[in-house]
Amino acid sequence: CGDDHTHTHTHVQKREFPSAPLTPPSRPLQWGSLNVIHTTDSHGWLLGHQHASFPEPNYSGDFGDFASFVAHMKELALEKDVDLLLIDSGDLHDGTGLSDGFPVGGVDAHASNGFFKQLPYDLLTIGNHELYIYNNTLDMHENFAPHFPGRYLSSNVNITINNASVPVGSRFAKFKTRKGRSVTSLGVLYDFTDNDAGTTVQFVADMVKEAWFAEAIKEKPDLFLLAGHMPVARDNWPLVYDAIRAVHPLTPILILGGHSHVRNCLQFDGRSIALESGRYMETVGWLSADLPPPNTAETSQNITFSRRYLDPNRVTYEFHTGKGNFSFDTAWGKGITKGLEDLSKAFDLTFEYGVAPHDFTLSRSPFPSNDSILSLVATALPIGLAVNNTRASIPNIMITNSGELRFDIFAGTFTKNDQLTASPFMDSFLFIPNVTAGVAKGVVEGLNGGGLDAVGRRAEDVQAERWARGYVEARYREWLKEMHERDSPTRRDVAENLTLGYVTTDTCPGGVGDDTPHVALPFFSSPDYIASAAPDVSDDTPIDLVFIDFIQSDVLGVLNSLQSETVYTGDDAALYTDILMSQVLGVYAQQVWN
Ligand SMILES: O=c1ccn([C@@H]2O[C@H](COP(=O)(O)O)[C@@H](O)[C@H]2O)c(=O)[nH]1
Repeated sequence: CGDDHTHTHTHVQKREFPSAPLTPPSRPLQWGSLNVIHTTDSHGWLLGHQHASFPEPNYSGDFGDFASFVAHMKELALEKDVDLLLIDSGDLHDGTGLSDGFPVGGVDAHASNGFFKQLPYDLLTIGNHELYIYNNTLDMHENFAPHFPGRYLSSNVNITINNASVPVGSRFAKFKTRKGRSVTSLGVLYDFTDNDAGTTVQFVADMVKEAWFAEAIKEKPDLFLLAGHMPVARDNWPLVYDAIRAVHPLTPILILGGHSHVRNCLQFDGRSIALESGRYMETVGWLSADLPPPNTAETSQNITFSRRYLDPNRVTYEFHTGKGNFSFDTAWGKGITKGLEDLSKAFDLTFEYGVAPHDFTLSRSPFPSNDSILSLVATALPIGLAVNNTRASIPNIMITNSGELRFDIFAGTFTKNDQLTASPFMDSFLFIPNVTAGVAKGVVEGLNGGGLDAVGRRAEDVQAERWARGYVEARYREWLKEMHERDSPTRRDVAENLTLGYVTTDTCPGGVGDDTPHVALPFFSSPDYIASAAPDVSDDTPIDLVFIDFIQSDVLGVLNSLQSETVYTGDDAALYTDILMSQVLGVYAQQVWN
């Protein structure tokens, strides 16, 4: 490389001269009189996506680069004399080593949230991943929300402290933009039911009937700006929209949604728009609106909106800010990058468990197959969970939900960070002893069952109940499948040298929403639950039924429907091992990939 020192190239060098050629955006952004930069479902992905296989380089910008982008965009907004707001729609927890690789005694995402605090967010809202563990919610209440006084919104989410139930952040916000526009904001979480004890989520239908809600929306602002960890389609935004429209038929409503990890945009009427900006810092959303100056009398004319889904990388950021590789960085952004790299070192995130022989993917390879991460996990569970386990010699079947697996594994070094991006949840393994093999073998089938499930509920009811508990993969996979089927026959053969990435369709105006053209990712469907290979024993042999605690109620339901000898309850399940789901792949790699 021409350097005179011995080193392996670090992330910083790679960022300055991207190791993979990146396609630039197709066209400049359309600015309005009010503009929004939107992030959602970032799940700790603040160091950017660092692997070389596509589509990863599309998303290689880190949070320091993002900070520099925001700084330059703010300068541009000043030059254009327009409003520019920065908004986040939640789910800062669970996803990478930066959020989940903390030492024993720490709190998930406490350190990575410190970098969010360095960005000038105008509005943020709470996600379901802030609520799975009480201490995480408490940390958001005590250490995060106060940093954004009045702007961290949890309109329908409370935490109980000393027997008093209080909003985690604030219920609503009223503020003025730099250009003097009056804004009323809410921060809404979808109807999530799997929140930890000591936290409460009020259903959206009930929230809109609250007296505080009526009072908050009573006065007419220049615009309603609603952030929410709630998908823009097929969810409850219409309840909020209708409640506002009943009082203010013409006031502009801008909605920034999240949760289903997709890129999407729709309009409820010509004076409203709802944008959702993907996941894992794979998308930065852009929304612009041509709003009249403050205090102008309302008309019924349609508002000109535009939206764009940006691939967060330095080529995108430089293109839209008119900067070059050497003029783009700000001292502030570089400081954030350095802080993230220091955190990665402190958490030992480059610790190597082994070398992955090839890529293992969630939806780009069939299940079962050699290249499927779900197949890998089905193999890894019996090996990983056998370590230091006195029950290992008893035949077993091990089951997990596929949602525990959150990301692909790429060929090459498999580090602590890779382990946590693939499988971030610190969920435990439980077991029920003496389940006969014949019954145990039917459990995964029952869990995945279509039509009527094993306890007689309709598939739609099962899906609705799982959705409420946070199961969102089905929606994201539907999106991938749809883009794959739509895109592949027509464009893949033409290809125009396009790289792999998201190919979005939505119903918002302004042409294609994706900022950078791509060819759609391959897609293969996979089951919601997976199991290790059944032991080679007769059906009446008693075996251990091992499963991840996150799916305990589902497993008990199916188990009780498959036999009538015992009515199993949570009391029949005991801890199988100290090894957590977030550790299994590392334990496996140490044994098999070394
Ligand atoms: O302990 C847990 C918590 C969550 N999951 C999975 O996560 C998704 C919800 O994640 P979103 O980012 O809100 O989409 C849920 O579907 C579960 O599959 C888990 O497995 N274990």
